[in-house]
Amino acid sequence: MIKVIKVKDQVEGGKKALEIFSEAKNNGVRVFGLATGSTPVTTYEQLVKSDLDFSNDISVNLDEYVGLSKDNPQSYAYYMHEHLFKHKPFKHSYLPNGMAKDSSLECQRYNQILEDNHVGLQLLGIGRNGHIGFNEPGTDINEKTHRVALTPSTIEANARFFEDENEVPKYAYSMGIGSIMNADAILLEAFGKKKAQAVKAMIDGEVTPDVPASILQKHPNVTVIVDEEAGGLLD
Ligand SMILES: N[C@@H]1[C@@H](O)[C@H](O)[C@@H](COP(=O)(O)O)O[C@@H]1O
Repeated sequence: MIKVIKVKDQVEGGKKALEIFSEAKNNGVRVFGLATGSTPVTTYEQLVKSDLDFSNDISVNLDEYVGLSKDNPQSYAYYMHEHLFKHKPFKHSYLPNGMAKDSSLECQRYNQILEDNHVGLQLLGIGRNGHIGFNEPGTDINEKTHRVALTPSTIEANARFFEDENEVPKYAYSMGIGSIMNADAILLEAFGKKKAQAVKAMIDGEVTPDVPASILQKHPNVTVIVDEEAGGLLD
């Protein structure tokens, strides 16, 4: 079941998300699945300003670029440190290791982490083509952590964070849709006009691997926060 919360803009969205994080903590959630990109920035701002204490909690991130180390400013590890962890440290924060030598061992390691740390609340953004994490259209819905070849549209969308499109990594490690669906609760945020089609397809479209986020219709506890633009095509 997908519950939709419409907000005015991304700042209001961050405030709503803070309420959901607070409630989860009050309900005993101790493992938080976290996401990167421009979407959750206001959520992390709100978490940082809040009095929530994560120092006894665990975070597990969705994905990381292959080939970027954690001190590369474009890596998701760096992003998480800057936006959240340096202000609000967790007891342990896990991300896939973009520099791992053996990708299948890295996926196994991450799957074990997810087994040992069952995610209570998973935060998600959504790609313009409906991807979640880096699960591009066509991904097997049962997949666990895997190494993904990014689609040209995702590479292009992410190029804005890099000086040159050629520097955008072509591969990433990502929790699979199966791993994401394992979370007890999911909070997906989408802001801006560019997300409107994907949001419509996720909520009102058929459940299909062509729109990976549409599988969330089958999850028992999903909340979607949209601003006026991203929710603009919803009934
Ligand atoms: N792997 C990330 C996703 O986790 C994110 O949801 C998506 C949208 O990014 P943004 O929030 O910047 O629009 O981009 C990337 O592909």
